[in-house]
Amino acid sequence: MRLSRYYAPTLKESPAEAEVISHKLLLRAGMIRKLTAGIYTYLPLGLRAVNNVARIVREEMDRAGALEILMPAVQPADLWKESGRWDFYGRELLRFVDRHDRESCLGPTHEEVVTDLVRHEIRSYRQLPVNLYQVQTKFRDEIRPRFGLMRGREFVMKDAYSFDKDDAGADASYKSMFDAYARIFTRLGLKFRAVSADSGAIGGSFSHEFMVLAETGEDTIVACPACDYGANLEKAETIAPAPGAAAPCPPAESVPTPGVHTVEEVAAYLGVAPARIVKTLLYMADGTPVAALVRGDRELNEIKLKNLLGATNLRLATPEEVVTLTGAPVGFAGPVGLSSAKIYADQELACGTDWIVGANAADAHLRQVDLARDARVVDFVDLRQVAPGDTCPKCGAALDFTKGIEVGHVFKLGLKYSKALSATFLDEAGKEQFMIMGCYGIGVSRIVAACIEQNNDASGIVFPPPIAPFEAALINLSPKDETASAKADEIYAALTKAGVETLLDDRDERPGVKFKDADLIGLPIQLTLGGKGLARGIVETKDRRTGEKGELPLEGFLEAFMGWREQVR
Ligand SMILES: O=C(C[C@@H]1CCCCN1)Cn1cnc2cc(Cl)c(F)cc2c1=O
Ligand SMILES: [Mg+2]
Repeated sequence: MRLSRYYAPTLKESPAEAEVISHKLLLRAGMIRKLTAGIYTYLPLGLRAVNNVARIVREEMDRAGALEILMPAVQPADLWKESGRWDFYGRELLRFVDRHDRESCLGPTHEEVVTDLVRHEIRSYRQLPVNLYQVQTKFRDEIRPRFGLMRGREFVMKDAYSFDKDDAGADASYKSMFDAYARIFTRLGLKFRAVSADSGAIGGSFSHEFMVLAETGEDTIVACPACDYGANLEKAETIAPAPGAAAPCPPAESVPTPGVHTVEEVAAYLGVAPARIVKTLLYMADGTPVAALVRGDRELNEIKLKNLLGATNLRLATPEEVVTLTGAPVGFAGPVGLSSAKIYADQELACGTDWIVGANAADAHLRQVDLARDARVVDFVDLRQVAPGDTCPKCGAALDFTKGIEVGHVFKLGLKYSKALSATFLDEAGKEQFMIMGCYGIGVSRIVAACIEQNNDASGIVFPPPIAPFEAALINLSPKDETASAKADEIYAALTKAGVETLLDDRDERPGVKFKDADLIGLPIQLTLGGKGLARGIVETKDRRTGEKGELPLEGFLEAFMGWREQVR
């Protein structure tokens, strides 16, 4: 491709709205342009990168035996009403009525559509398992789209759905997809980690997220440096402390804490460590008051509480609700004598006594509290967020915390959609059974952004070769010189013929502009043909990742190049 006839409008500065590096560089390298909030046009360079990702995804999905289909973007509300999700999702689901006043939505995902397809087509166990996938544009009306392709409202997803006749089959499908994802992210040249994840509202029994490791990732993941354990912080489980010898504890007694609310303030006022204080957090779970207790120096993991309660909506109680529930202002809530809410405590509080808790009275706390003795705790369970210093539940090593960008998510869905939509088949005994489903997503467009988050430097993007829009930039420094241009065309033709996708910078621009653009766009290989080099019969080379420079002879160029290229790929 000749840059003089291409469309890659590079920018010197990144627009103010771009906050993360991938958003800045996608705009500056002329790869995307915003149409409206969270919605982008992929320019030629950007689309080539997206298509490179999609090609590798398709190859591995096909290799895993999945079959590619293409489902519609427009979906009838009826299917979402059958699955019960029409009323579950809020304004993130973009709804509209068509000319016949039929309620519809723009597909954010396709569980209903694919299950509807299969329930009409598959009737026998002999037709199972089947795994159908698509690469398609999704729409989710994010309230605050940001970070360019990382969190857009319209994005390209590969979504796959597996249907099995029994649980063993469903587990095999899950593993097949899990392994295919590991191959995909490896082939894409990304540093990634699969972590155990919360399945969220989609339901199902378990799931894993594939995270590209990058400091700007929105997710926090907990990873063990010594074994393969990894979990999204939302899901990471803690280990119950060994039950210490429960020292007998005198009866609880009230202690004045005038106007002292927070854990830090109470700890300082009473001259104790925050870890001696119990935090009592009041929530409304689908309208039912619940009190969650965690040690003062810990954070409650709301996902764990929500999953424990099986709640759909979980929110902190308002200050007014706290006063109603505890009879005290915010900051003095405690479990002793609290009858207006069910009480769950983190397992760390099961052992040990002599805790300090809010007294459910203004300006007072209780000390010498033995929770099992003094409070009606429904259960002591794993409720807290994993914290630095916690050890690996599998091998005991100290856990690392890193940030990740979710680029894939695989779910063992189970029967949720096949039951809701009566997707059944006749088993070997002729008995009607529900198909067991799995669903598997990859953020194809998000991967381009995540790749840039993980591969950039001060000069711009440093593309991993598998995703790079082109493999080589061929820079002709003397486009007005007949000889140089003829030589450049010759090299370009030879590279193209050898299958090396090359972007020839034949623009009538100063060398500095050409080098800056080449570094910004970040193709893995830079080849420069200039006056001096030409005279010496060489082409200058640069490995964009290492910055290492070299020379290749013009005589026998292609052979020399193919040898050198191997070290860059
Ligand atoms: O999409 C999934 C699960 C998997 C992910 C892999 C591919 C198949 N689906 C979860 N999810 C996320 N956001 C959503 C947003 C809206 Cl507005 C919605 F209506 C539904 C969903 C929704 O279901
Ligand atoms: Mg996910």
